[in-house]
Amino acid sequence: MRLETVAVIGGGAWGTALAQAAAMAGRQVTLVVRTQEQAEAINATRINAAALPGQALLPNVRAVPALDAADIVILAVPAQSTRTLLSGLEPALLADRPVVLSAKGLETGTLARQSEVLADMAPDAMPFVLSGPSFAVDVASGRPTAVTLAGDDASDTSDLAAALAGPSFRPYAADDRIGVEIAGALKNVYALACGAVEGADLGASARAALIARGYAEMARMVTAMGGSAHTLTGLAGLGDLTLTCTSVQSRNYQFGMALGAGRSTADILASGAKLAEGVATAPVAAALARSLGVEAPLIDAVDAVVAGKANIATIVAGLMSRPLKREA
Ligand SMILES: NC(=O)C1=CN([C@@H]2O[C@H](COP(=O)(O)OP(=O)(O)OC[C@H]3O[C@@H](n4cnc5c(N)ncnc54)[C@H](O)[C@@H]3O)[C@@H](O)[C@H]2O)C=CC1
Ligand SMILES: O=C(CO)COP(=O)(O)O
Repeated sequence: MRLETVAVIGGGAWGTALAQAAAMAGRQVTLVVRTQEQAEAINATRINAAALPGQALLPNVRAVPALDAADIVILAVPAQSTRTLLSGLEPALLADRPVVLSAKGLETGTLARQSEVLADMAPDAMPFVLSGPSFAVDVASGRPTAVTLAGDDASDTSDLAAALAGPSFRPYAADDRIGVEIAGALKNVYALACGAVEGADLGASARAALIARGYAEMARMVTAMGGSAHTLTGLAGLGDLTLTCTSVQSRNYQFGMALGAGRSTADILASGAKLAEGVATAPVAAALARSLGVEAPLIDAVDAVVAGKANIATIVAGLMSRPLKREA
């Protein structure tokens, strides 16, 4: 497998950071943005000002307005945009090469994981999933970061991890795509909840309880979907849950803080909130849990708050009065 050139599609914070990481790894990188003007501005200034202001891009990153042939394709658009994006791409540019899915979310309507969307739209692509505790600004600026890279073939996954690894970016190869994708999607839902705990001033003890019970719920979901609960001990599970559920830097956490302070989803969105994938994923995860027969009171709680069907006080009272049970 040739792994020299990389195309990253999506000129937002994460696409720009992954382009920079691949460049640090020594690859020749194209960053596929939406317009010629955007590409020219990035190439002229060496900065993607709209996405990661202040971060100079390495010389081996070149912005382009359309996908051209590359050995590795990385998708870095929001989860709800992946299908539309794929529908506009030439199938030959995705066939028989690694396509790395980096969005963290479940698709509205279909309940699909990102690699299921890819299988629908580009069945000849080789799917890989990249997830883990990694803020774009940290990755782009060369702060130490470790992530999980899951793929179906152990040798191909190790080769791809090696091609993307740099001095400050360390992908660990794994084989449980389902576990990694569900972990990445659900941690955003729990981050909304943890942010709400902070916004409603419920205390650090409540937040820690939520993280632990969220982890247990996530394990039930992953197992029911056919993934391995063991995956959750790793970077994509515990790692990202810890990061996103405890950091005000997280956009999902910030959105949750606003919900906890009593604002409505519509109001937060109307005030120009940054992308918070958990908002779209919460109802999908709730529907998925119902369809699998998995008990998921925390996902249901977030879904209800995001939809404006319950306020935080009612939700907390409901969760605290559930029948007592054994922890395991
Ligand atoms: N920002 C971060 O620190 C991290 C983000 N992620 C994930 O990466 C995904 C993207 O997030 P960000 O880049 O941060 O969001 P963002 O809001 O900064 O950027 C999204 C980009 O996608 C582009 N886009 C949307 N639909 C498109 C389409 N159909 N065709 C082409 N471009 C399209 C937008 O123009 C925008 O440039 C999300 O799923 C997020 O959870 C994962 C790890 C870290
Ligand atoms: O996924 C992320 C870090 O691993 C980014 O989290 P937010 O999307 O909540 O900012």
